Amino acid sequence: MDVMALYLFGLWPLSKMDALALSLLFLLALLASLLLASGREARTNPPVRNLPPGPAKLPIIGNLHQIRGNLPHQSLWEISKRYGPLMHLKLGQVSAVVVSSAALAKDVLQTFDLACCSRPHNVATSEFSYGRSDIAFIPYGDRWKQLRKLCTVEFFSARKINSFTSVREDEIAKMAKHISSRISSSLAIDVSELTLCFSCNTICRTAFGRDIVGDDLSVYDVLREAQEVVTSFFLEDYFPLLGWVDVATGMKSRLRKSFLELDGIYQKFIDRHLNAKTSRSESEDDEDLLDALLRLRKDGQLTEENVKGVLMNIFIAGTDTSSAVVEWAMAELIRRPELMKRSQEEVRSCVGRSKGKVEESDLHQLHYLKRIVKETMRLHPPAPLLIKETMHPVTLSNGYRIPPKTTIYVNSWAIGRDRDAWERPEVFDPERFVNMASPAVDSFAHYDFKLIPFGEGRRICPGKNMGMLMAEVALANLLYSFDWQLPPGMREQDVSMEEAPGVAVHRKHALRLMAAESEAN
Ligand code: HEM
Repeated sequence: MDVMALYLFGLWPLSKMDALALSLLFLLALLASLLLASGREARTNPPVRNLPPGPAKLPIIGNLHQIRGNLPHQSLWEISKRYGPLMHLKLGQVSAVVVSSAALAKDVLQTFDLACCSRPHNVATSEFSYGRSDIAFIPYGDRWKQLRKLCTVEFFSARKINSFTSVREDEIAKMAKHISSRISSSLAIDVSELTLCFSCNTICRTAFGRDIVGDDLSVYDVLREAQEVVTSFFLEDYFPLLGWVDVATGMKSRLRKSFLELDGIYQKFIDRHLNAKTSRSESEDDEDLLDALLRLRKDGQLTEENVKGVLMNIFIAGTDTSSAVVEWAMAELIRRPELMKRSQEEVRSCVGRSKGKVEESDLHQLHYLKRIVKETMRLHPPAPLLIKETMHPVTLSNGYRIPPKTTIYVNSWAIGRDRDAWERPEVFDPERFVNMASPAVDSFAHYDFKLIPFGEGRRICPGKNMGMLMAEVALANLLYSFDWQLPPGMREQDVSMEEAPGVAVHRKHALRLMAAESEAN
């Protein structure tokens, strides 16, 4: 009906009869395309034996009608409660398998990682990644290996991460200054916006050599629109022959517009780099990521699309994820003042009152804070669905078969809330990690795939260490320097924990809190 409404709206200047006739034509074309698509599919995809179980499939649309709302991880979790931790769905013409247990996640991400580590095609991510010329959405293969290796050396290595400590410290200081200015004017602080601003500026300065403050167009608005578009419904994703409907409804032009806005931002960063005649760009030691990418483009190792595709990955995957962790952690702590107090006591006593700020070198002592970050990522993984595509047929350890070209959704959000994996999973309890054997406090690899906020295997997040560092140091400083309260008249139980759709899942309602300078300052 939505499609029809939009379509009719577009025909407004026509007479009623003309509009009706055209709409009928549109419906007939839609029906014909659907029948053609399902006929072609029946011929090319013979039934597969021993597929995982799943809900009954309707003709043509399969299970599409069961994915309700715009938070698919929640919708899939609800369905999996009835059909089990491994289920097969038919989403239009796409064959999909949903994994919602730690044991089966281990199959997909470790035992059969090589067969399961490609990515499915998707209309929006394909556009945003310059036709899959990036690291995150490119299918598995030599080009992915080359890009990932390059970026690991140029940006994600421990040496590179350490070389940008001063940038992170500077951005933390700016954040603290902003909070102090709000305190003096007795205004509530938008913690959601503040943390996004911190991570956006930090990532842009480390990757592209400058922050985004002072740019003429609102980068946050562009980012927000891109987030919305990327999680919107494109019919072509489920019925490849129906791309024309996305054109007719205006979805494709919205996507193009959003892509061009993002492209404008990357182009500006590139132009500034090419124009800047600083000595920085001449020494490889001081290069930021963009310097390195441009050098490799000049050498012919990368194309322009590769450069921009990687910029997109860093800009979108890097800025939004760590800020989501800090935002959710603060929301959980404000609802549990005793946990907030304990964490503040830890950070203030370990760092000492005279120092005035938490440095990255202090983090290794902050065991309780690290548990809070892990517990936050258990309940609120910023990227709740790991999306893969099989390259070869796979028989999982429970005997079920997954054919090639199947989309796999590993639901890390559901695994974090699984009663078989966690005691009282609905309770935010950082202490649960004290009793879980983990040789390294920082490692996620020792929780038997029960905690996989960064994924695992070949496609594990390459920004894991950088993301953790940014989240921990930002949270530690917020807790060290300030005391936090809810705005007057608001109670702990009033703090909504609803999620908003996006590449990274943020809070639906911005977190607004009152701050006071702590005595540590
Ligand atoms: C708390 C912060 C972060 C979280 C929770 C997170 C989570 C994830 C997840 C779940 C994936 C998919 C893994 C899979 O498919 O198995 C991923 C991939 C990726 N992430 Fe992150 N991420 C974070 C920070 C970052 C940062 C800071 C960057 C870059 C600056 C980054 C860049 C990427 C890239 C490029 C990929 C694609 C990897 C590939 O397909 O080979 N991430 N991330």
